[in-house]
Amino acid sequence: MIILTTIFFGNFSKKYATAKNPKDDAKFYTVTGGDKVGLDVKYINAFKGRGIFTCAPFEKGEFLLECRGELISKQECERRQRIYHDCLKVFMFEFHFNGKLWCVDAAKEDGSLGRLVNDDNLNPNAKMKYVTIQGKPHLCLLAARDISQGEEITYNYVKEQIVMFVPQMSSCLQYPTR
Ligand SMILES: C[S@@+](CC[C@H](N)C(=O)[O-])C[C@H]1O[C@@H](n2cnc3c(N)ncnc32)[C@H](O)[C@@H]1O
Repeated sequence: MIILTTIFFGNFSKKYATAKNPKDDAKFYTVTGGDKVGLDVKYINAFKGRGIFTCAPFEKGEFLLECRGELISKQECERRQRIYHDCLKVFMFEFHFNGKLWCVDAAKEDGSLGRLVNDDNLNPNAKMKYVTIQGKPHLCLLAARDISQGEEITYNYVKEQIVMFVPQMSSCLQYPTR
């Protein structure tokens, strides 16, 4: 089993690790569950909390990140929203896909970067694409333009129709983690 897994991911990594094709990159990072080299988390301030910054340039159209978490139904999302602390609800990404409301619950601090990307409604440099892998939607961020080293990655939460509870981050400085 271990050998089979190594062979599968070994070949998969070789095939996709250097791919710039966004669909291939999205497949690679959603299946393997990692984040791209060239992106890092930084604390910004008490108002915005943390954000994701580039430490390498990215080209327009390139796959950047997956907003990764547990894909749950509308009903399960509503149930969790009744029991979660407000500061965990900011990591519940509700979206429409194939005529249904879904939710990616990214409340768990799993070290992934996509859950920490902030909103910019004026000049975002990333856009959301739903990528279907094995029949399930994944929330992937692509570069909306060329992005320089040191820029914060942002997307427009409203335009991308991601519904999210938004408290002031300053009230979440000591927030509980799942
Ligand atoms: C998915 S989280 C993003 C990561 C968050 N900054 C953190 O440190 O955990 C979404 C929350 O971040 C904050 N946020 C995102 N974009 C913001 C912005 N442009 N200005 C202020 N706060 C923002 C809001 O509190 C929002 O509910």
